Amino acid sequence: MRFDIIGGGAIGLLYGGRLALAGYPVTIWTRTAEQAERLADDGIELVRQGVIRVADVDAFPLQECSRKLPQMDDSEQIILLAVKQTQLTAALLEQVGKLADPNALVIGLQNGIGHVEKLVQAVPHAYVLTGVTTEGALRHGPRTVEHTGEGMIAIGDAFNDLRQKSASDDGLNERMKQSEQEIRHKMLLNAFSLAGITSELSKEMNNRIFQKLLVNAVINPLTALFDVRNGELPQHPRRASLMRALYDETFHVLVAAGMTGDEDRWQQVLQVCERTSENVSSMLADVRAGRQTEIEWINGSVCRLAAQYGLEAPVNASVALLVNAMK
Ligand SMILES: NC(=O)C1=CN([C@@H]2O[C@H](COP(=O)(O)OP(=O)(O)OC[C@H]3O[C@@H](n4cnc5c(N)ncnc54)[C@H](OP(=O)(O)O)[C@@H]3O)[C@@H](O)[C@H]2O)C=CC1
Ligand SMILES: CC(C)(CO)C(=O)C(=O)O
Repeated sequence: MRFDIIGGGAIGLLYGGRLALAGYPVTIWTRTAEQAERLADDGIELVRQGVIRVADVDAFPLQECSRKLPQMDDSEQIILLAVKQTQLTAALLEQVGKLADPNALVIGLQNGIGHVEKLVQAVPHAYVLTGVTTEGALRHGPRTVEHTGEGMIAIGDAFNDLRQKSASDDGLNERMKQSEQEIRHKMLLNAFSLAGITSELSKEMNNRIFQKLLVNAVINPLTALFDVRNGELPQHPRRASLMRALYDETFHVLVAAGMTGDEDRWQQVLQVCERTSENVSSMLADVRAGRQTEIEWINGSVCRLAAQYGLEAPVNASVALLVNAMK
């Protein structure tokens, strides 16, 4: 099993570094040639509670993916797509299509909603899964990533309905035998386990995506607006009230859209703040770096779902306007 990781950002370096330390061949596909050179020369520097480990990886700029395919062998290719929703352009998706071997497993790790449909269209020859990760990661430089919050990854197939509707689907996903898929999934979980990454297979990925969307819809815009780390957000009483208002509205919309489960989701949002207390949320990291945020795919998606189900979402609409106005 070998891993091609697209995007040498916080999540890409975190997973790439941990898998490489476990002995798996890892290639990081970057946006810039400079970062690829740095990673290939010096490896990924993984920081966790002050302990530094260095992982050797291959690295190339993604534009060179058709020229520099890693040597073909018969090991399973796993592609982890670790770029932001904002970076999932037609050009990038075309490169993912070129990089993917027939039958590769391609896993989208994006927060929010929107990447699923694009990936299914872009790599019809591969088998697309979705991953929902609750790890906290912060990139400090071209090769350094800090693991700021222990989490897990749920992996599964969120695309059954889409694949059935997709005219371009050549039937590969349908043809793959159930048992074949199960073996590959188990191998993948085993690789994660050897790398110390907690993972599970889920048969209800749409629900997982909604549950993660709820967490991100509350934490990401408010940490970005108030410029605070995740752990600081609920400590301020008026900001905690705002969290609750955003939570209540989002919860209502997502339940209407099909989110299920009896867990106390408000407590889960608070637990994520606590568990990733030192994390700069990915949206705050974008705002600080002057980059476009994923607000349209997070709170924007909640607004679109609300409209679809005949509901109002004024709090989501307001935070989306405010975060958009920060750039
Ligand atoms: N950070 C976190 O703690 C968490 C993040 N997530 C989600 O994971 C996803 C990734 O987030 P995160 O790692 O934080 O984001 P980052 O911004 O840290 O990383 C994205 C990376 O993608 C690279 N990239 C952009 N365009 C291309 C391209 N055309 N080709 C190759 N690489 C490209 C960027 O390169 P460059 O830097 O050169 O622009 C950057 O290194 C997001 O959807 C996020 O919401 C989920 C859970 C937690
Ligand atoms: C879970 C959380 C909020 C961790 O920071 C995250 O997913 C993000 O930053 O995007």
